[in-house]
Amino acid sequence: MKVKELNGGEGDEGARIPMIDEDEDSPNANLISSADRKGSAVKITISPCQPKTLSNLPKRPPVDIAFSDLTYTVNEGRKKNVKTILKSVSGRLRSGELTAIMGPSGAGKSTLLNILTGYKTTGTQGSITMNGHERNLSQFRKLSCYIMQDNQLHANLSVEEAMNVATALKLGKDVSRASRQNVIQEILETLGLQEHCKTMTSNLSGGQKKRLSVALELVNNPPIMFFDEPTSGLDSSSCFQCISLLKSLSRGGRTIICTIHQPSARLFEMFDHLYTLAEGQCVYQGSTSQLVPFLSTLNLVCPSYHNPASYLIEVSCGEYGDNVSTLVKAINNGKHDIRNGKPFPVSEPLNNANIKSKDNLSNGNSLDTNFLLKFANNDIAKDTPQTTETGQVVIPVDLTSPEKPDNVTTALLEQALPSSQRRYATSELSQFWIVLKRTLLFSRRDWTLMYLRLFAHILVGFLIGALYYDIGNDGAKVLSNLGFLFFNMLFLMYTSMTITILSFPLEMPVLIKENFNRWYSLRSYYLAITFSDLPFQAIFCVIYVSIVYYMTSQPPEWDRFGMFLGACLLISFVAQSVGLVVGAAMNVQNGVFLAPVMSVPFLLFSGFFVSFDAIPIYLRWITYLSYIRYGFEGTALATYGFGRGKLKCHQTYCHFKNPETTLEELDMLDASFTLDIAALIIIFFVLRIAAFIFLRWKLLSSR
Ligand SMILES: Nc1ncnc2c1ncn2[C@@H]1O[C@H](COP(=O)(O)OP(=O)(O)OP(=O)(O)O)[C@@H](O)[C@H]1O
Repeated sequence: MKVKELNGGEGDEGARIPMIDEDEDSPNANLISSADRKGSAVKITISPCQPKTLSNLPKRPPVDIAFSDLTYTVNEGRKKNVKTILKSVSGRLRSGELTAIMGPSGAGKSTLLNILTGYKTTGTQGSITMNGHERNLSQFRKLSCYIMQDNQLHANLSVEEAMNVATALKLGKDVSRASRQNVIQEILETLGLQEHCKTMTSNLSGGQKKRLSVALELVNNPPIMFFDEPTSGLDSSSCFQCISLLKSLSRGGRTIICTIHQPSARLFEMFDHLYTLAEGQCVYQGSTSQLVPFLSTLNLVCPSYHNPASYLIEVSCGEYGDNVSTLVKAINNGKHDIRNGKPFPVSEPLNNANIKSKDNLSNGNSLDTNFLLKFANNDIAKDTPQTTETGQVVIPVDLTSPEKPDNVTTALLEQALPSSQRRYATSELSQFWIVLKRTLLFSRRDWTLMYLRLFAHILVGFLIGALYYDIGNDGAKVLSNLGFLFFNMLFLMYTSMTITILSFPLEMPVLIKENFNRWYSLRSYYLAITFSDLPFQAIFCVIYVSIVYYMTSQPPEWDRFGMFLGACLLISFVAQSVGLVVGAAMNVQNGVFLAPVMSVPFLLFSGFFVSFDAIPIYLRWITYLSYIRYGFEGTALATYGFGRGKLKCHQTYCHFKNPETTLEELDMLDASFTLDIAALIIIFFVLRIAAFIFLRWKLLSSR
């Protein structure tokens, strides 16, 4: 069996951690073998080969997390009925261990993970500590990362490009370019992605995507890593690889926590620590090997050759009677740890800022101290379930076993953080620049966003040019020409709006993940996407307007062309902003339906169908909001205003031969082109600000 090992990158600790093999299909992937429980001991055999180190990663301290009496409630329905999802659970997650949060569907696994990560903060009561001190959420977020279920990767980037962006954003300018490259090389080699560094992320296999998600977060070496269902959607071999990778990471001193539905027996044995929930309460906390003996003390005998994980889930689901309350009592809702019989410290509520030492914490729910003492003195046989004087069941383990000393202080944590109190590793300007370059790269590679749009503008340009060919200077075809002006508005509005409604919501999951993991601020991201699409939209609009303006024989004067183009450009920018507002506020389905429907009043009140004077007074305010009106008026003024001479007339009588007559008919004699442009610019800024506010709200409400 060929197994690679690498140094965990934890500086002096020098923990050697196994590395997964590069090729998923390789037989070498089976680096860990042999499974059994009870009789034949489970052995994870790792033999060193090709040692590698993650020496270039920033040094981070190990972090233990403890939570106590954690309760999570939500208000449901119109009557705001309070629903309690987590019921005063406690637990402890240690550094250097791979912890699985397991439980039946709906037990509260994701909820617990979301609270531990800091993703959910409202509706939570209880205490969460880091190395024995009250958790400072801001500090915690700098030390942790959350890898969500559906990878959330940008499809249009190669592995190497994605890593470059992650290192640029997460390591910042303090780290030289060469060092950043070393970090990338190291991580890619370590996670077996070096061979695929030029592969687009969309072409990676499920397991490789999962590894890339880990690689991206590993660049700043967070000591705490949370994974939501890391094995979902993977085949058994990839599941194994994925859990092996997590185990490797934990062996480097990191605290690795993941939720998992129902692992196979082989996967189950790889976890160091199991935390099981049922009905929002803790039914087991301890090592995987002690689960079966623990259950047997409660007369829950796991049949031979039955997967203990499945058995525990079955018990939790009530398949063997109502045992949940018995289990919750035995484990004291997570206050007891089957591994060492140690009681958990009781901490102050979350909002209590007092920092206190673990040593001072009370043991209100402690296990019998005599029992622990006896056990420590080897008076009790190891691995034999015992009942304490207080009636609690404990399966003792060797307290003298090499367990990480609990001596890590917050001073160490502070040392590990960047000296400044900045939220992000890079300045907002750098974030803006990096995200802008990345977005421009996506746009260049996105067929729909780029080539289809370009093709549509050219095709429709020629079609309209052919349909309204040479009518611009014909006094007999002024009404058709006005139809052409209105159609321009319609076309530019829909093309810019729909593409944003369709593409922007797809970005949301990646934005949520990257923003939560402190890659960049929402402001930098928003500015970058605002600036990235404007040039493309402008180019498409210029191409379209040039074609139709020339083919339809509008006035051949540069200043009129400039005014016409200016109004068209602003219409497409405003419509794009409408798309952004809709995309930020709602999902694709609702947006695709609502945005065109909401545009109908603006089209009706544009001045093309009904002149201003004919609109009932109580409805006139809508015309002031109609950006189409300003665009239409702007192009009409550019075409017929500013003292344009009489048009050609090939018929006996042309009513609209004099352009002033046209403007009079449209109620535009007193209209001002400057005001139209100013109104469009104001609407543009208002919509952009509204889109930002919606986006912010969406990010917060998604938690
Ligand atoms: N915002 C909410 N409003 C109402 N109920 C909620 C809310 N969030 C979660 N719940 C409920 O809380 C319970 C736990 O949900 P959670 O997603 O944590 O379960 P889970 O153990 O992760 O389940 P699964 O394994 O199926 O994903 C479920 O019954 C769910 O319906």
